[in-house]
Amino acid sequence: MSTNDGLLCCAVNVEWFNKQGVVQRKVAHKKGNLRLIRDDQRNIFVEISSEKSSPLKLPLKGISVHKKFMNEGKASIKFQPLDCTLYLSNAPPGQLLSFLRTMFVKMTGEKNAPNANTSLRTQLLSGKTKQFEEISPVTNTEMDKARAKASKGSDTTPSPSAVKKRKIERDDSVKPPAAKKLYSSSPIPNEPLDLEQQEVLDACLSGRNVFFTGSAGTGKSYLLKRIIGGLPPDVTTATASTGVAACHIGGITLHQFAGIGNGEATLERSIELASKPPTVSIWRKCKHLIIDEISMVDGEFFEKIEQVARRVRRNEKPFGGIQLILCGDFFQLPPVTRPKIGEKKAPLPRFCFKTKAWENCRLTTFELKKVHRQNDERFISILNRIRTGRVDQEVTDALAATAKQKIEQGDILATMLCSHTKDADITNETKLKALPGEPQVFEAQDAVPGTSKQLDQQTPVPSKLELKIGAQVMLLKNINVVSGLVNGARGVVKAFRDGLPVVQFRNKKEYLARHERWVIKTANGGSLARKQVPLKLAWAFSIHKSQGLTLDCVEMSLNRVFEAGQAYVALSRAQSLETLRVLDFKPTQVWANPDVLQFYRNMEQTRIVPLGPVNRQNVVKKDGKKRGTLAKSKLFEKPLVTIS
Ligand SMILES: Nc1ncnc2c1ncn2[C@@H]1O[C@H](COP(=O)(O)OP(=O)(O)OP(=O)(O)O)[C@@H](O)[C@H]1O
Ligand SMILES: [Mg+2]
Repeated sequence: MSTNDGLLCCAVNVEWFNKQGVVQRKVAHKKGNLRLIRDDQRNIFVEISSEKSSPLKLPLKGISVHKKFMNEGKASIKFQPLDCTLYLSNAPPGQLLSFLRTMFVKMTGEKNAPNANTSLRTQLLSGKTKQFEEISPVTNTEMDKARAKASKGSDTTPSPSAVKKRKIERDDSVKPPAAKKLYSSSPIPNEPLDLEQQEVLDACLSGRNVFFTGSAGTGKSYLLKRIIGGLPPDVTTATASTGVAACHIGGITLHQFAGIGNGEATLERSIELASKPPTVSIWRKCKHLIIDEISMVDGEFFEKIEQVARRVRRNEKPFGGIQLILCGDFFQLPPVTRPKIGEKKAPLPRFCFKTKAWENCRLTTFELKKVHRQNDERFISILNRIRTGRVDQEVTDALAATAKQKIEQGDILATMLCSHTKDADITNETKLKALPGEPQVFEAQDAVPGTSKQLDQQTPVPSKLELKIGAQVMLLKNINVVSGLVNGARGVVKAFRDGLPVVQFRNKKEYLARHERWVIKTANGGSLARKQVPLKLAWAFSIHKSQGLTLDCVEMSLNRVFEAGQAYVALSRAQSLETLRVLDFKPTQVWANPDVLQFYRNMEQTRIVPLGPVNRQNVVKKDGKKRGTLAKSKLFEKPLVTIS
């Protein structure tokens, strides 16, 4: 935990009520600073200050915290003895979580502090001038103590009076220390970032335009969630090129955000479309635009939205002055192109990095090197060679040797990755049909009628799921990370209990799949929800749908791959050579796009360097030019095999 966890900057409102519940006094700061401090009696206060007013200190005693919308940057703290409530909004969700956690941890510790029971009145009457100091960072011991207390609080069966009280409160209000949500299952990952990831996060939070890349499994999407958690939600838009990738980071597709249809209209028409409400206000409000899986964004579309942004925002800076945070690996899947009206063949994809708009954005570029998905250095090295199309004898031998290996455990089969979506669908249908009995059908419950198509595209869960005993399935949500019930874990349906499927996973854990909820954002700031059992058939997937996934046991035939990077995406889903089976491997199935190779070569040579304070990892070369983290990569040491 960093020393800044007791600080928070966000919109602040404080309201004092009279006995009738009518607001008596109000304080509002659009940009308020909150600080956790303690006095010489060891009482904890939250101090609220802004540029314009003198600081206000509220003692953290007799409080209840409402944190249901913490992930949207909102929370409130009710100070019962003072009849006042502090409302926080537009807070970077990650910082808000850390702030509240620090507050709870420190308050948990204070229960036993020597002066904790001295009444406020006694202290006020003591006549001494108070000394305040900033709260110290949370120690591991304090954290463990608070965590233990929080989990104890929620595991025990509540007494009838507690249940009654809970009913009265009815919302998500909590009193410390029952703050389990703050220590577990947050959608914002809280494992420590590695140094490279931290450097990217710092650059993003300092307001630069950033592009960060890295091979599969270097934690790009993981880091992106942290970046999103560090930015004020009201002015941040998280997008991705595909619906599934957008859902993964809790965002919307870039097309939805842009509001210019499929992007094929002329520039003038696109500007017209984007100038209509509510799109226009969305464009004007946005200060930070995040795009994941940037490799699949079509260059023409990227260029168009850059121009639209300038015109709609009436600001001639690149992207109308919006901070851009782009993430992806151009060695993975390229943009999907469709034939234009009247033409048979789809045009060749044009990558964003080839556009003038990309150049104008003056992106600070980073390449993450540490792979988190795989541990085996040999496999990582093989994958890195495949990424750049370098298939030497060692790579061929290693992959060919997997063809006959048994990777299945028990009844759980490997998932077959197919180059064509149709093949994957047919495989799943045929295998399900071949199982005895009638299928059990699970229909998704969509909150808003008529949104099923959009939810199909943007969530990983199907609207209609047919299952039988013996069906191979994949889990689509993190249910319990410690027990291995994570997104991407695969299992087999063993039974149906109370009308719900019981799934056994590779680690032998059994799980009764109850309905879960997926929420996607809509372009105008609303949301759509779907409830469904968190499973999908997993005998086979298309390689395109597997982008971004980690698979524990995977099989593939790469005979019919048709895109540069397709074989790399498929192979890099595996966690190890031991859990991978490649049928009929041939070196010709692997190639890198020459434009991409050139782009990464240039990137090596002309790294764009941060402008602000020198980062830890920056080094100054002999020629006086600074470089980012990645001094010299080994990517291009050997001759490259490219087949275009
Ligand atoms: N700092 C970290 N600490 C622990 N685990 C991490 C860290 N960074 C990433 N991971 C884990 O590594 C795995 C791969 O991460 P992620 O999916 O974000 O990679 P990626 O670069 O987006 O890959 P792809 O290019 O295939 O989409 C995930 O299981 C993630 O939880
Ligand atoms: Mg990813």
